[in-house]
Amino acid sequence: MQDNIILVGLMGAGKSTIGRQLARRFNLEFYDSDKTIEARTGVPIPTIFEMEGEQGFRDREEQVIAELSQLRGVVLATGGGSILREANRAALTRSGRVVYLRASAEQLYNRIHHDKNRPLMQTDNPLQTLRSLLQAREAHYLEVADLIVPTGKQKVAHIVNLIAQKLNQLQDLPYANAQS
Ligand SMILES: Nc1ncnc2c1ncn2[C@@H]1O[C@H](COP(=O)(O)OP(=O)(O)O)[C@@H](O)[C@H]1O
Ligand SMILES: O=C(O)C1=C[C@@H](OP(=O)(O)O)[C@@H](O)[C@H](O)C1
Ligand SMILES: [Mg+2]
Repeated sequence: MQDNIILVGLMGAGKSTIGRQLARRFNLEFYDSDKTIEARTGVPIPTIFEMEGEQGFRDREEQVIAELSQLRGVVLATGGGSILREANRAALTRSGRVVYLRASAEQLYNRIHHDKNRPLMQTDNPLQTLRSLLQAREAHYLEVADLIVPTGKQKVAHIVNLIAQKLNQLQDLPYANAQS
């Protein structure tokens, strides 16, 4: 059964922002795996990285994604690294239509370089880090994607409209009544 909308893509692609709006558009509940992890631990993501390292964070992320993937009728914004684990890729593709929000490293850098809430960006050369992450992850994003949507230059409202339109074109989805 595939009635969820899952957003994947690198940091800054707009998963959290667009996911919230898509949920409103389709009258679905919105979940963000990072927000669920923060709510459960009671601390922000950077603190989890400090205290437990990236592996500790990834273990929590896998647990949360396994649970959220079981819900029905939701939009799920994932963390950018969630697709690194095979178990997450399998859970996400079973759970719903996966939308890859795609942008270049340069575009993402311009959006998020000032934001201190992404521990993986706290390097001497965040642009280079984004390039490396994109190179390492792109194949996984493409592997899980039902739909690929460029988000580097477009406005949020336009991206939301485009995703709604494309999802409505896919068969066997209960989205036909979405308001635009
Ligand atoms: N299409 C867009 N155009 C301009 N800014 C955007 C767009 N999408 C998201 N943003 C901004 O980029 C930043 C990262 O967005 P966010 O939704 O947190 O991305 P993600 O969850 O993929 O890391 C936020 O400041 C957000 O307002
Ligand atoms: O790309 C990554 O590995 C990460 C992306 C972040 O989420 P966003 O993609 O929503 O920024 C968050 O899960 C964590 O900082 C790790
Ligand atoms: Mg996010």
